[in-house]
Amino acid sequence: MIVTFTANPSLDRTVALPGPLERGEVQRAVSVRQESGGKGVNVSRALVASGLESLAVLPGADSDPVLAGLRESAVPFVSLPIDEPLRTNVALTEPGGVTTKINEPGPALDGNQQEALLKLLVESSRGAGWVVLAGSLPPGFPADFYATVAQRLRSSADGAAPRIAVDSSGPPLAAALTDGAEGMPDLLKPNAEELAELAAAAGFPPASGDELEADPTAAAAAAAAVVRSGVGAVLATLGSKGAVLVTADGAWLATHPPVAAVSTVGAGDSALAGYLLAHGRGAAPADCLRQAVAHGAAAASLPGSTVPAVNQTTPDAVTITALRKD
Ligand SMILES: Nc1ncnc2c1ncn2[C@@H]1O[C@H](COP(=O)(O)OP(=O)(O)O)[C@@H](O)[C@H]1O
Ligand SMILES: O=P(O)(O)OC[C@H]1O[C@](O)(COP(=O)(O)O)[C@@H](O)[C@@H]1O
Repeated sequence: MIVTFTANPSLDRTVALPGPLERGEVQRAVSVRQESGGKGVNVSRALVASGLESLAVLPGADSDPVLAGLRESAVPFVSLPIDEPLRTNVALTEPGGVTTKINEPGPALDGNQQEALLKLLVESSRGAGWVVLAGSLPPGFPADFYATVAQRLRSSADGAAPRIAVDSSGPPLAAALTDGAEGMPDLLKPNAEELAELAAAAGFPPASGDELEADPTAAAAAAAAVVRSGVGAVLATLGSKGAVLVTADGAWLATHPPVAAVSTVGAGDSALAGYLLAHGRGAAPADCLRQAVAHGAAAASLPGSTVPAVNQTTPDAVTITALRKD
């Protein structure tokens, strides 16, 4: 069972434009769609779509459209009731898949609500194989919240502690790398930009996200610097260039033939779900990476925040190359 934690869920509203985004102009939308979103929510949606067991943990009023959407798509969840509505994130997609996103900050949660959410997560995670801590933190949260959650999950586990995956950005991602092993993630899922930030903090020579995305060998070296700081594995997604996986034992690149991208919203979350799905089947690291990229490519070819089921993915089309990581 895979538990996901989304402190800052969103109603994802995707507006399809008839042509390129024109700043400062009035444009008419071709179509609009809405889905329950947020990184952990998307991972749960993708796992459930493939018949896996997943539980999403999130805040939200019972009547909130994000929770209604989860009920409608039969995604199991537990929620901490809050008074404020959850946020709406807007994605503008252009023909060809170029996606512009505007993410709201989300409702602030006070210290008591944060503690209640943490307790709910710890209780819901008993016996879980993985806990995925994903997305931004709403206003009011300390940046090191994910490290605190990891420590609590490990110290309160009855038997084997769950593995912990983190997919975030900015200060909460940087603070997920802790001094003590108790708070360290087993898996990190940065995109190229996030990898650049993480690697710089781990002492890797400065490189931009664009540079790392264009050069998978450099991305693997950057991810290796992060692994040396104590993270179990880094799955770094590189947009249309695929993804690299670096563990203590090796480094691999996976690429998928080009797809007609429609909306890249949820591609990273789907990639993480693909990795976890294959991991749960006992696949070798390179095959977990293969399924991650197959899921990511399928998600990019689907509209809005739609996540693929495994039977919509093409892992056999993915090419795996072993890389040096130093
Ligand atoms: N334009 C694209 N064409 C094909 N696959 C894509 C495209 N964009 C994303 N992907 C797939 O989705 C995965 C995650 O995308 P990425 O943009 O790196 O993550 P994030 O959504 O977290 O920023 C990639 O590893 C790749 O498999
Ligand atoms: O919490 P953040 O960083 O604002 O991100 C939330 C947004 O990211 C998403 O989870 C999509 O993420 P990816 O495109 O990285 O897979 C959306 O569903 C959501 O609107």
